[in-house]
Amino acid sequence: MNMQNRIQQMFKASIETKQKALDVLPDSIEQASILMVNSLLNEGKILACGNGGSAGDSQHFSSELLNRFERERPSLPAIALTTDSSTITSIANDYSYEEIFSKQIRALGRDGDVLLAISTSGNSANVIQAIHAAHDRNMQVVALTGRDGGNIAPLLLPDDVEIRVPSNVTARVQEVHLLAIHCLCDLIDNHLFGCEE
Ligand SMILES: O=C(CO)[C@@H](O)[C@H](O)[C@H](O)[C@H](O)COP(=O)(O)O
Ligand SMILES: [Zn+2]
Repeated sequence: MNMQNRIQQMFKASIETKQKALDVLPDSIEQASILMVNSLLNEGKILACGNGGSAGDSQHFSSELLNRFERERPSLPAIALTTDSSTITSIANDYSYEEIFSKQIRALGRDGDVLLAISTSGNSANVIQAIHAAHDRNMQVVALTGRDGGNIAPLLLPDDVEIRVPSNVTARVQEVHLLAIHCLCDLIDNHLFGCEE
């Protein structure tokens, strides 16, 4: 297969995954946005975590809240737990890689905060530990997952929200995660700062 064909195939696969996601995700994205808005209205904040591309997604989300998304508005409180290399390397070195997010959540998480937990497989051990820590802190969880939800899906409580992308391909799942993150930012801004077309 030549390179042009490969590119066309990837675009088509991404479009197909987004089309399938459109059939199944809008309700859970709306629920997740309501949960986040309620937290923000009650002085809560959103902590975000994930590995690799999902670490980037965590930072993408937190920067859109802390700085701006598509309009001028006050900064909103969010922290990506993926950025402090001194904290992350020392936790991984002294304890375990599994605890790099959970230890930060035990320090920073408060009752009423929200954890945005991102894992395409639903199986990353450090994201699973993060969810346990969030529950211990009385935080609600929004989980962005894929495949069959992995080991994360059965961990979630009734008040949590799973946004599970219907694909088994990590890259395709990530592409929809980013779209879901932009939907969440749009819905949060619309709810807090008024409707924009
Ligand atoms: O971006 C990619 C692949 O597209 C990778 O960096 C990927 O995020 C990493 O392999 C992650 O460690 C995968 O973790 P997870 O999504 O299964 O939790
Ligand atoms: Zn990637």
